[in-house]
Amino acid sequence: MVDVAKPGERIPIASDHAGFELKERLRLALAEMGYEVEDIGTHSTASTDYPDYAHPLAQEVSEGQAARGVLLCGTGLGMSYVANRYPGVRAAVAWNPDVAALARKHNDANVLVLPARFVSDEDALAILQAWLTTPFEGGRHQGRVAKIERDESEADASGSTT
Ligand SMILES: O=C(CO)[C@H](O)[C@H](O)[C@H](O)COP(=O)(O)O
Repeated sequence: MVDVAKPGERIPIASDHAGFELKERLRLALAEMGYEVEDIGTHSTASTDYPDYAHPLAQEVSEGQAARGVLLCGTGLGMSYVANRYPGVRAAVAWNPDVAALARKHNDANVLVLPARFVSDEDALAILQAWLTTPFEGGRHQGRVAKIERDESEADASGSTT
């Protein structure tokens, strides 16, 4: 379970070229909120490949060097595909604050992925705030989140999909 973010916490952030401008805004907003921001890149609007940025951020979260991280690309999809390959990473694409809050309450999302080409700056800030400040509800969601990490061999052995 990931606790809510506390000022002073180090939060890595990364984007491809499509998310660069919004990343810059969110990077400054996070710093103003008192977080220690680690900017993994990209550093311009020059065309880049999203996996080059998603892998290092997801690795940090997976290995526990950071409790959470923020990724941005055009749709949010490619970044989330990469991040969710890492053990312990639960990357959620959120396009409004309600989805971001539910990604925390129900899914304990530890990586927020923003679809930079489909959200306004104002909405992106509200999504970020919701994700940072909403706690995981636990309860019925605890066991469901635990099942995400189930070893594939366990599923094969039981023949069950539940
Ligand atoms: O899905 C994506 C990566 O996660 C993105 O939306 C990319 O940002 C997008 O594919 C980039 O497109 P471009 O035409 O190369 O700018």
